[in-house]
Amino acid sequence: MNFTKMHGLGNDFVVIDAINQAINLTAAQIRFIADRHFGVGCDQLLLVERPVSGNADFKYRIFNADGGEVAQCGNGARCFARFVRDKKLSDKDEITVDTDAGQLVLRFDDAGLITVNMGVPRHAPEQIPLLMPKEARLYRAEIDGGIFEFAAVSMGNPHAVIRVEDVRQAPVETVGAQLERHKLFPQRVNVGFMEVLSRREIHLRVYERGAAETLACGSGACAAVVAGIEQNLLDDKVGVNLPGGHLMIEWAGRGNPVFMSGPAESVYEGQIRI
Ligand SMILES: N[C@@H](CCC[C@H](N)C(=O)O)C(=O)O
Repeated sequence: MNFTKMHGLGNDFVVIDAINQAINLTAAQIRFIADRHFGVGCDQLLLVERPVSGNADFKYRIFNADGGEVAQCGNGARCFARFVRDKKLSDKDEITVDTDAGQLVLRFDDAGLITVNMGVPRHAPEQIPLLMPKEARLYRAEIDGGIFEFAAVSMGNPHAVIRVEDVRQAPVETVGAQLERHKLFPQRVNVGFMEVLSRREIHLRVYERGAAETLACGSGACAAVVAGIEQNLLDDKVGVNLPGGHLMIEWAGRGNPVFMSGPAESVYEGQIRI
């Protein structure tokens, strides 16, 4: 099987052309490919397929390192766009792609960055899904005897966002791992730890569902900015500093889509027997 190793701000991917290759991977094979010691190593595996709807150019599917299929991946969307351009599967500047979270539109800009329309965020608990009786700006969960306040938003995938004073000291591996599997989240959750620097800039670390802490999470950056705007902490255009680099996120408020801009890099081409 031919693949391309890619990353968006260090959130790394094995990207596979499933149009020109017959691909039918089991969850165990995906875990093997994603394994950093016995396989290639990646946070997510991306499959590029033919579109399912008439107005789309492609479909792309996302699998976490634990083998589970999920609906949304912001950094993966930008890498998908770079992949179809580099592989000459498309020469369009604007690409429409079917995903399990709906259609995304991706645009290349003159500086080589890619902007993704990430869709309209959803806040209702049943849309996240979050087992709470009604929507609130902040919810509370008990973890290890402590109470943690978090915002919850769906970007097509579930996110909890916890505000912290200093992101370097945030309990990402402990609280992140426990909130990911907390009973409040029946489909588990991605957990962001956000330090607000100003109304236009945040630091963010994300413990990802199915992949643990990553160097960047695009949908997590969108969710954090949405949560910060909802709490009137942030303006509508925010720079997000992640361990692996920088994203720009824009959101004009409820009912509007979120726009994410950032880079996407190819690292190498490979072949693996599975
Ligand atoms: N790294 C991604 C998100 C990948 C999926 C996520 N772990 C989930 O389970 O929903 C991003 O850049 O958005």
